[in-house]
Amino acid sequence: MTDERPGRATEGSRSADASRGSRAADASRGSRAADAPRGEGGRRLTAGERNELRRQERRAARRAEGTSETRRGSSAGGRGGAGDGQGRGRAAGSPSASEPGRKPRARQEQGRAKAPQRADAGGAATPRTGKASGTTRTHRHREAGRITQDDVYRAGFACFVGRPNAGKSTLTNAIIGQKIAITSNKPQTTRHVIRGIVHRENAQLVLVDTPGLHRPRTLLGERLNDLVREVWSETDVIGVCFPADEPVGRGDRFISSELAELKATVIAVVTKVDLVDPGTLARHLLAVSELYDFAEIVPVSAVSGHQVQTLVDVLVKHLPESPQLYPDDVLTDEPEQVLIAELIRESALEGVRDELPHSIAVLVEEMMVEGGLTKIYADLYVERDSQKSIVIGSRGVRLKEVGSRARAEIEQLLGTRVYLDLHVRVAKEWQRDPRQLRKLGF
Ligand SMILES: Nc1nc2c(ncn2[C@@H]2O[C@H](COP(=O)(O)OP(=O)(O)OP(=O)(O)O)[C@@H](O)[C@H]2O)c(=O)[nH]1
Repeated sequence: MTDERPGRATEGSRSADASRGSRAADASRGSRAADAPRGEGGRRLTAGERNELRRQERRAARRAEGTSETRRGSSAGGRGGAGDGQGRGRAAGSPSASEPGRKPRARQEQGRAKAPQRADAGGAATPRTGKASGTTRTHRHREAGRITQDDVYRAGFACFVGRPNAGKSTLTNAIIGQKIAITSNKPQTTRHVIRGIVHRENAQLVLVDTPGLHRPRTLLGERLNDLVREVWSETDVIGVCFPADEPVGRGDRFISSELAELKATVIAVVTKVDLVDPGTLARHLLAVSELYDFAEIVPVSAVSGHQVQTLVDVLVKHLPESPQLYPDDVLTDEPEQVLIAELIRESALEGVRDELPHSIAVLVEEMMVEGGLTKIYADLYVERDSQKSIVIGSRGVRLKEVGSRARAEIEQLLGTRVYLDLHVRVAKEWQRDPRQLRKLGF
């Protein structure tokens, strides 16, 4: 199934054997900031003030309950957690992405996700979390390498920050156990804030992958940096990533200097340790420790898996006590169409150089399910005609390769056969044009 028109490559599915990947939750998107409680005069509360508010909420909830244990019981579909009779609906109460009957799917706004709120004061569960607030579970809590008896359930947000190419997205995927963030060896691959959820018996860790902080050259760059700083101010734990195979540099010092104002717990994550020998790693750890008063420093390798679970333990340890934030089966709240557009972009980034990676953007225009086949119509944007020719390649060969690779990944994600129709369009200087940026979801 190919379309020979220039600028268009259609990838018809030939294999129906892709293993069924977990479907992404299709919760409506928006920033957590939008939901955060406000202080006097509508001022957004600092992380410290929010933590204090949460503590007060929890105390109030416990008082309202009388005893924390009275509400413990098995909720429908839960893991023996506290039931509140409100069901364990999807985050933000939106329909499941895997629900049948979502066809045809109109283009979705590729904006930011609304994260679930924590419980309201007084113990009432918000519909978004679907969990009772103030409920406490007794379970074994792994802490600092030892198993302790603990009676708290921890849930909260952690984010990885760091300069471009530090390995943040690869680490996010390794922790979540599924590809939710695309990766490449090109700096500034990540353009969205992507949330992945780790479920543990005693905790729920919402990992937020952010774009790399960099010196902006375009309006897009400025917006991405703003996004990073917004996430920093809203998370409970910040993991600053330092690639072990590169010396600590000006960018790292700059990022570390910005952390002083934040109330979140800040830890250092030394990434890609598989690439260096023990001596280099030791020197690197020392250099990192001199940058900032990090709560902990964790060396990891997302590729070999070295210390990845230890890192999760450390992140969880610093989360606040809180009810569960997302239902058990949700791995990400990224809308399916955004994940698909990202997989296409990742495929298009392969083999391109110089400025071209930055100029590529992808928008899924339409998706429809026909029997066991998902039809996807997507536009791949570049900034100049010359870039269009490069992306399409001689006789459309390159674009077909982009489509084939992306289709295989999308089939993995959706668990259905996929028909992918890719169209290359020119949006002149879109990285500098507010209108085009809005259209492309930034
Ligand atoms: N050997 C090795 N390579 C890694 C590891 N983690 C990431 N990489 C590679 O480093 C490159 C950058 O990784 P990303 O995860 O895309 O980096 P990022 O920090 O998300 O980059 P931006 O999107 O630019 O912010 C990719 O080529 C990865 O394959 C690791 O633990 N070991």
